[in-house]
Amino acid sequence: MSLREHALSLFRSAVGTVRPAPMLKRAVKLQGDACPQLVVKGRAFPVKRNLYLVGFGKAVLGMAAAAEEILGDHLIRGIVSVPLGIQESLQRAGMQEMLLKPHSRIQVIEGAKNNLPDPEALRGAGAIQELAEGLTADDLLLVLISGGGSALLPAPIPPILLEEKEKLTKMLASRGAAIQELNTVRKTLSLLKGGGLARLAYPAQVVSLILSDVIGDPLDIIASGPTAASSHSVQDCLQILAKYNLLHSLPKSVETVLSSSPTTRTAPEDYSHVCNVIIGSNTLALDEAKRQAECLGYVALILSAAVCGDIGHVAALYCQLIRLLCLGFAGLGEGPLGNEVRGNLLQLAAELDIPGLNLAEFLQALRGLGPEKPVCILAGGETTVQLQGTGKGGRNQELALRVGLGLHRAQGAEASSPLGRCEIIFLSGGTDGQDGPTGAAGAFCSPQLVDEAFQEGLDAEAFLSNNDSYTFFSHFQRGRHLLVTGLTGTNVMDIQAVLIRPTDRS
Ligand SMILES: Nc1ncnc2c1ncn2[C@@H]1O[C@H](COP(=O)(O)OP(=O)(O)OP(=O)(O)O)[C@@H](O)[C@H]1O
Ligand SMILES: O=C(O)[C@H](O)CO
Repeated sequence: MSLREHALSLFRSAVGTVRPAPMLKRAVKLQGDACPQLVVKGRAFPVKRNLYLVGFGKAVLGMAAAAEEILGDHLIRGIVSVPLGIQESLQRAGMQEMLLKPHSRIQVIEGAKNNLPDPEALRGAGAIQELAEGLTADDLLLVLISGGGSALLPAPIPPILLEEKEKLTKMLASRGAAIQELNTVRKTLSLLKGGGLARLAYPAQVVSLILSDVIGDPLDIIASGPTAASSHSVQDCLQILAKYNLLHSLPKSVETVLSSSPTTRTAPEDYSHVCNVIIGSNTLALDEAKRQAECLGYVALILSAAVCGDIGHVAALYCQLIRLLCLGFAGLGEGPLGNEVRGNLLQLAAELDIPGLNLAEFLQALRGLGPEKPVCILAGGETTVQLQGTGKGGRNQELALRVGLGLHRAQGAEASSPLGRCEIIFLSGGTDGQDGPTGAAGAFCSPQLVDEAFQEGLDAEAFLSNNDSYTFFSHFQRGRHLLVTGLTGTNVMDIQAVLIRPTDRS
């Protein structure tokens, strides 16, 4: 098998492990005939045809289908709010297992076109609110949550109108607010976010199964934490609005809501009726890819599940890491060049400030690698692209193109570069199967990419400066380096893999 085939198989196994059905089946079990219990990650909840289900997010339809199969007749009724057109596109993609059966007890409401709240999503949120409010202490509410849940569960606090809230979140997003900031504001202005759904469902028991699409898996930020105690106050919201210069242009209704909320943190509310469980995350996907890489004979290491920050810096980090690995294979890792590259890496990591990354420790682990086995480095997260051009692309394809260009430059700059003595593949892909507004999930690159493209008359640098990575990869070798998976029905951000082996062993 080629390195490319290996990389593809690692990506597929990573995504496979966070697909709705296997994920649900791992997390939830119905046990016992006489006294049935729902067992969720070791905690048991008695059930007696008293189960209700609600869900919101891009991956929730498949989760609901898997949940209904597990729960059987114990499920009384459910409502899920999912993206517009998802049933048709899953149908077209032949992913029947992600669709509900014809006589399902779960009602599907599609809305939030282009990931923006709309009247249909508002209707879905209203129906979910009504279901939650009607529950009693004998009921159990299963809540399915995934990325995209914020837009699919809009419930602005009156008198705020949906359009006003949408305009505010759009403005925050366009001014560069991070998801943590965006969702802190959303929570403050919503009836259901920031723990609101869990409060309304009381006294019913609430069990939330969460697929994380946020770095660090923060319960109160993923889909704006409708079943998690919020760690933010109105004061935090005001600070964010001030930071993005929006305090003085707020609609009257938003001012009314903000001024009538307590500005200091109130006494923590009781969430003892709630059990929040992360059932899928980038970490889980990376762990599976690592297992698979080891089966394929690699020494596999996970760099981080929280790679974030400017895409140019992240690309530079991968290029330096690849240089260091090649120097190691050439027995030059401890020389002056090795020290220089390690210094560059530490500098880049300090600038990127990746949460929880101890790069010094990681570099120490690399030092212990022998030259006998091929190496696989895995990482995940979500980079940031500042769009400047008008081309078509996505974070992952752009990252692959940038890494390809960086490796090409490094090779050109060094006489007898150690890069030339290794076979190298870099892959970056979105686990949802769609990278930006393109038909691909991501792309592969190697140090030869730029030269080979040049022979076909394609100038990689020119495509990059127009953010046109998809057009580049579509033309280059007729799209052979594109990662095309189709929609996967799940989403735990992006995954990167670096695979390296010395050329003489290939
Ligand atoms: N031409 C382009 N080149 C590079 N990146 C792009 C381009 N156009 C859009 N993007 C990036 O694609 C991302 C939006 O794509 P997408 O809809 O996949 O969002 P997402 O953040 O991945 O959502 P989700 O969390 O649902 O996967 C943004 O990060 C945006 O900067
Ligand atoms: O829905 C949202 O808020 C984002 O996808 C983060 O979870």
